[in-house]
Amino acid sequence: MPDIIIEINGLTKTYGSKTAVKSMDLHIRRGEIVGLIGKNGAGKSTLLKMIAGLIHPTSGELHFFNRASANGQSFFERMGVLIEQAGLYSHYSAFENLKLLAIAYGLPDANTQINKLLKTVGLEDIGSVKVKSFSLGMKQRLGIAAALLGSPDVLLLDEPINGLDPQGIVEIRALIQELNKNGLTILISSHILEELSKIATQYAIIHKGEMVEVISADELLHKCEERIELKLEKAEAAIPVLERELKIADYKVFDANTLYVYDPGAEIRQISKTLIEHGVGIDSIYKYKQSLEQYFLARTEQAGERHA
Ligand SMILES: Nc1ncnc2c1ncn2[C@@H]1O[C@H](COP(=O)(O)OP(=O)(O)OP(=O)(O)O)[C@@H](O)[C@H]1O
Repeated sequence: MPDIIIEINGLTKTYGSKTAVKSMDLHIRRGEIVGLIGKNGAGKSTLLKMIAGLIHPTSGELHFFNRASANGQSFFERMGVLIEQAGLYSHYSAFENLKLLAIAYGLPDANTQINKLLKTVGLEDIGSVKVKSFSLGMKQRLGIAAALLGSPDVLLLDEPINGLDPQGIVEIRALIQELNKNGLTILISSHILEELSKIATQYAIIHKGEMVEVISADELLHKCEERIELKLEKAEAAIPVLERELKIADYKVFDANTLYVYDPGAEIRQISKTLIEHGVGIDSIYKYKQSLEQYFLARTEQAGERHA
């Protein structure tokens, strides 16, 4: 498969009788920002920890760069991880924290890289200040710098904007986009879709340990676009009228009685008049716009019904 950097097939993690992650599939392409979205307890951290090699899957397969996980040890070294809070020493400076980590990683001559990383995360002027005086946002940025030591290809971030103030959120978001522009593939989890919506190129919707849907940002935007919803006696009967008479090509038959029209030029009055003229019975017709949050809720509710 072209450009797949991580391939996850049937990944499962159980703790006793509790299944935290159930047979998940996810294929991540190089250069994507994948947003893992799910409520608290959905299984996001467990999935990230398995990808990071911090916990072992109960079953399933993880392939990195098209190599099986059995050979993947070196891959874990090419992955930067910030799960929960970074383990920082508050009585040491930002530079010293990174230096200690670099030594632990076997990178003794990392001073140049550390200075570059401090600049990348916007801490270059306060590299010598003790971490105990840092705000949460500054600590998160230092945590990201720590995850970037050793120049990984993939960065895993578990709820990196949790608890940050609006300014901190903007800074982390800008940093993530900048890192991605420079070629880094990023997996980022959140329970707030709106926060991911500004940066993710792909979404993986997780609910009660299951992968409900993997959808590109473009597809999601399309689904959340304004549309005209038609409740009809028979949706099929409207198709020739839409296509031939109204020249509408962008529509979708949702079920036997429901049809969505996405065409931005389409007008309710014109559609209803033309359908009636051609003998198509209309029960209702209205404009509808779904927010990202509504879409996410609808998908997880559907998944919840399947569980019930
Ligand atoms: N070590 C563990 N032992 C037992 N159960 C666990 C363990 N780790 C996670 N779980 C359970 O697995 C489920 C998924 O947890 P996980 O932390 O992956 O969810 P999450 O989506 O990251 O949510 P949150 O944002 O609240 O951390 C939860 O029900 C959690 O209680």
